[in-house]
Amino acid sequence: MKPMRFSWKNICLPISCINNNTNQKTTTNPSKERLLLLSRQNSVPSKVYMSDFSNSTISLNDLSSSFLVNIHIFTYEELKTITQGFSKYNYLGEGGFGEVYKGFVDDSFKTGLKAQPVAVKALKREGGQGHREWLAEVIILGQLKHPHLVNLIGYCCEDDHRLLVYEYMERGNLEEHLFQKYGGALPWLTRVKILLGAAKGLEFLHKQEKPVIYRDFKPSNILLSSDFSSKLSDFGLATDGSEEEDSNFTKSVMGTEGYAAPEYISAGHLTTMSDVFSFGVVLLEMLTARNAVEKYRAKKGRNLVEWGRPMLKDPNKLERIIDPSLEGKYSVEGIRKVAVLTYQCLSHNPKSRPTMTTVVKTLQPILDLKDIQNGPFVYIVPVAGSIEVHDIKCKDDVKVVKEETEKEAKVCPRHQAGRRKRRKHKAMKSRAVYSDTALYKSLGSSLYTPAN
Ligand SMILES: Nc1ncnc2c1ncn2[C@@H]1O[C@H](COP(=O)(O)OP(=O)(O)OP(=O)(O)O)[C@@H](O)[C@H]1O
Repeated sequence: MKPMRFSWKNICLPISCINNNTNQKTTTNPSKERLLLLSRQNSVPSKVYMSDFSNSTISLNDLSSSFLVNIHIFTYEELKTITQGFSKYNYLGEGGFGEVYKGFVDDSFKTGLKAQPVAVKALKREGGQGHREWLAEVIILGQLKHPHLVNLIGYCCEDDHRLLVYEYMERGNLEEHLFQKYGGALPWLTRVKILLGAAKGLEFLHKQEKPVIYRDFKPSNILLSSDFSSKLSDFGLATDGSEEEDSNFTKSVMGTEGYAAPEYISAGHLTTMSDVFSFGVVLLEMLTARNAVEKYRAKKGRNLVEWGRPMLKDPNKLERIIDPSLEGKYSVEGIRKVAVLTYQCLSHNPKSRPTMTTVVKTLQPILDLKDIQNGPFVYIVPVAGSIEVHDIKCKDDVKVVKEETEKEAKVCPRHQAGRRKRRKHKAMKSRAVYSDTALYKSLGSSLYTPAN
């Protein structure tokens, strides 16, 4: 079934059309009435769900933002100033949503906004599905605050402009560190720390009164701070499930090839367990440093889950698939525990998968396992314009990475030149989002062999 397309205008009126005169609008559906009611209750922030906005002509601007927590509204001109006119020197990269630029705000910029670097994401002008993604980010990240979700600082909704302003994450995303190996291989404990943080973020989403399904869990959506703390970003496809009832929209299958759960691909069955499956895929990527889908490989090894899952059960085979760039510097017990967990997350049967709470409880103690081979190894810390080589003891790699990070931050807080170079190849990349169920169905039959 074709996904329903929204145009920007029928879901969010331009500011000039709104003028806060909500009384003049006629209400035709319960969601709209609920929104209008909320808009009149200025004082107490209320919870708002994605379904409140479906098929509604109500705009975010009607709501006087009372349900949003510490969210600043920016004008397009302000964002232009912050990013130095969306200068190419501030360009961080591009995803399916649009381009992302670094910017700076100082403390005189807006009342209540502290001086800080920010990341500004600008929605591509084509509209349609893009506006729904923008709205999902504002509604979800504007209400849910957690140490492992990227902080949404504000947004801009002016004429045709749709932008989002986030806290700036110094180390970019996990994909760059895991696959491009910029700065050397990520140490084992750093990988566990990153995935544990991301697991906590998902657990928090799943534990909401109406569980939020993230739907697009993958390394490029896990952002990293200077000390390798991880935060989930990119909530454009997230849903609280409440849209199911009123449109074809959620019946279309969306996500990224290689990460979506088999039952979602084949039957559109979307639950929190779909996120657990995607988490399993990323665990497998972390163990092997191989991409979920490697198109250049022979058909047999192309899909990581199909290739790697059977090996997770056998300790001898497991050893063969571990990322060689770890050079054996990991806890054998830790690897085995992660392998068992990964196997369970990738179960074909959603009911056999662990909850994210169990995942968190399993990963947490792995950080304390001390059976890591000692001895110095080379970790290359990226510094703008040059490469520095440091000897690090593997045992305490998380701590050491943090110390190195602090040192490094004094030299160059952002390695901006390096990041820009690194991201150039992504400039034209578009998000591998599939709204075409048929495509996923055909992939689905060949990608997954039924197992328990
Ligand atoms: N808050 C942020 N701080 C620093 N860099 C960021 C931030 N948000 C995004 N980026 C960077 O901007 C680039 C584009 O990110 P974006 O999230 O739009 O797409 P993506 O996740 O790479 O791709 P996709 O759209 O397929 O998920 C990435 O390199 C990402 O690391």
